[in-house]
Order: sequence, then structure tokens, then C-alpha cells
Amino acid sequence: MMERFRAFFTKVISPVAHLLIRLGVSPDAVTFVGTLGVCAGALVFFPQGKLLTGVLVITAFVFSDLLDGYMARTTGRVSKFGAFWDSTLDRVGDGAIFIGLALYFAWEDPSRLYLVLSLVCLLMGGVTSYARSRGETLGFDVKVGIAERADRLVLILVMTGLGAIFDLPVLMYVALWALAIASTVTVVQRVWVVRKQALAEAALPSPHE
Ligand SMILES: CCCCCCCC/C=C\CCCCCCCC(=O)OC[C@H](COP(=O)(O)O[C@@H]1[C@H](O)[C@H](OP(=O)(O)O)[C@@H](O)[C@H](O)[C@H]1O)OC(=O)CCCCCCC/C=C\CCCCCCCC
Ligand SMILES: Nc1ccn([C@@H]2O[C@H](COP(=O)(O)O)[C@@H](O)[C@H]2O)c(=O)n1
Ligand SMILES: [Mg+2]
Ligand SMILES: [Mg+2]
Repeated sequence: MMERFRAFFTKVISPVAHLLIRLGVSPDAVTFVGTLGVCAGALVFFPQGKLLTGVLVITAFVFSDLLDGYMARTTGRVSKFGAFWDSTLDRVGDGAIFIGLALYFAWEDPSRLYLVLSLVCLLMGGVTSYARSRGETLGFDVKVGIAERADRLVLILVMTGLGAIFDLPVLMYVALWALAIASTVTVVQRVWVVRKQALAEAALPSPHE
């Protein structure tokens, strides 16, 4: 859903990308530092109950995920390792956000329900990405689903941020319910499209027949 905003945000961050390129910073370093920033925002501030600070730090660093690819393409440094590094570190950053929220519900605002929902979001977000990665390795087109990565990030960050500003924790609770459900639906959608493509492929006559 958020993919349509990619071009706009890429334009917004492009001056920073060109500055980093001039300074000789590599796309892989941007991927790494961006992930460190996301992890720090989530794991330092969320467990202490500083939700808005956490959201703002994460937001500042999460755009490095658009920056790194743009830098790689602009400088002709696109690499298979870079693609692997980008996707692998995405999983670390995504995981840190929901671990941070789970720790918040364990320590700061104790709630077993929302602790469990944070863990469900952690698990199903990870499975969503794994399903796409495994499906694409097998040659299928799996880029579908109502809760792709950018959708998940925007929903949880905006609702947690607004909840903290207006002292309306219910916004974060709604986001966790919505994400737990939408991520699970996305996994089902991805399994479904892979199954459909796999069955269609199996029904084709083999070239030796
Ligand atoms: C008034 C103060 C309010 C405080 C509130 C806080 C505001 C927080 C606001 C916004 C946060 C926005 C953050 C999110 C932006 C994330 C952008 C991003 O980096 O997206 C990642 C993605 C990168 O794609 P990749 O190819 O690297 O990733 C692959 C993919 O994602 C796969 O995912 P899967 O679905 O399978 O899980 C993986 O499989 C694969 O491995 C992985 O590599 O980028 C995009 O998808 C492109 C779209 C970017 C669009 C950004 C949209 C931001 C939109 C709105 C911001 C709204 C701001 C409004 C704030 C208003 C608040 C009142
Ligand atoms: N360190 C990196 C990061 C990314 N890439 C390439 O960009 C693609 C991802 O683009 P985003 O705009 O979504 O970041 C990725 O698949 C790689 O092809 C890279 O080479 N090195
Ligand atoms: Mg990236
Ligand atoms: Mg990425």
C-alpha cells in the first residue's frame, strides 16, 4: 500500500544520499547504521516507557532503508550482498521494534494481553517476510498482502507516536490488534498465491513429454 509513496520519499531523502555519497559512505554502512539506530530507538526507549522518543529515533533511522538502495543504484554499487544485507538487517530492525514494545508491556505498563500481541506481531511480521523470500527463491511472485513491511512500520509508528502525544494509549492497542490480524492475513495471502502458482506449474506438461 505504501509502495506508491516510495518515489516521493526517495526524492525527499535524495539530498542526504548525495551528501553521503560525496563523503564516501558506502550503502552497506548506511544499512548497518540505520539498523543500529532503529534497534537503539526501540530497545533503549520503549522499555523505559519513552514511547514518543523511541518513535522519533526509529523514524529518523528507518528511512535509511530507502537511502541505502538509492545510494547503491545511483553509484552503480548495487550488489547481491547488499540486497542480502538489506533484507537481513530489516528483520533485525523489525524484530527490535516489537521486542521493545513487548518489554514495555512487561515492565512499564504491565499487560499480558498486549505483551502477547506484540509477540504475535513480531512472529507474523517475520513469517510474512520469510514467506516472500522463500517463495521468490523458488521462482514465484509473492509480492502481495495487506500488510507489507512499510505498511506495518507506518501503522505501528504513527499510532504509537500519536498515542504518546495525545495520551491515548488505545491508539497503540488498536494498532497492535490490527497488525496482529493483518500480518496473519498477509501470511495466508502469500501461502495462497504460492500454492496457486505451484499447482499451475505442476499442471504444465514437462518439456520431455
Ligand atoms: C506529529 C508527530 C507524530 C509522531 C508520529 C510519528 C510519525 C512516524 C511517521 C512515519 C513513520 C514512517 C516510517 C516508515 C517508513 C518506512 C520506509 C521504509 O523504509 O520502508 C521499507 C521499504 C523498503 O523496502 P525493501 O525493498 O528494502 O524491503 C523489502 C520489503 O519491505 C519486504 O517486506 P515484507 O512485506 O516481505 O515484509 C521484505 O520481504 C524484504 O526482505 C525487504 O528487503 O520501503 C518501501 O516499501 C517503500 C515505501 C516507502 C514509503 C514510506 C511511506 C511513509 C509514509 C507515510 C509517512 C506518514 C507520515 C505521517 C506522519 C503523520 C503523523 C501524524
Ligand atoms: N546496502 C545495500 C542496500 C540495498 N542495495 C540494493 O537496493 C535494493 C533495495 O532497495 P531499497 O530502495 O528498498 O533499499 C536491494 O535489493 C539491492 O539491490 C544494495 O545493493 N546494497
Ligand atoms: Mg534498503
Ligand atoms: Mg530493506
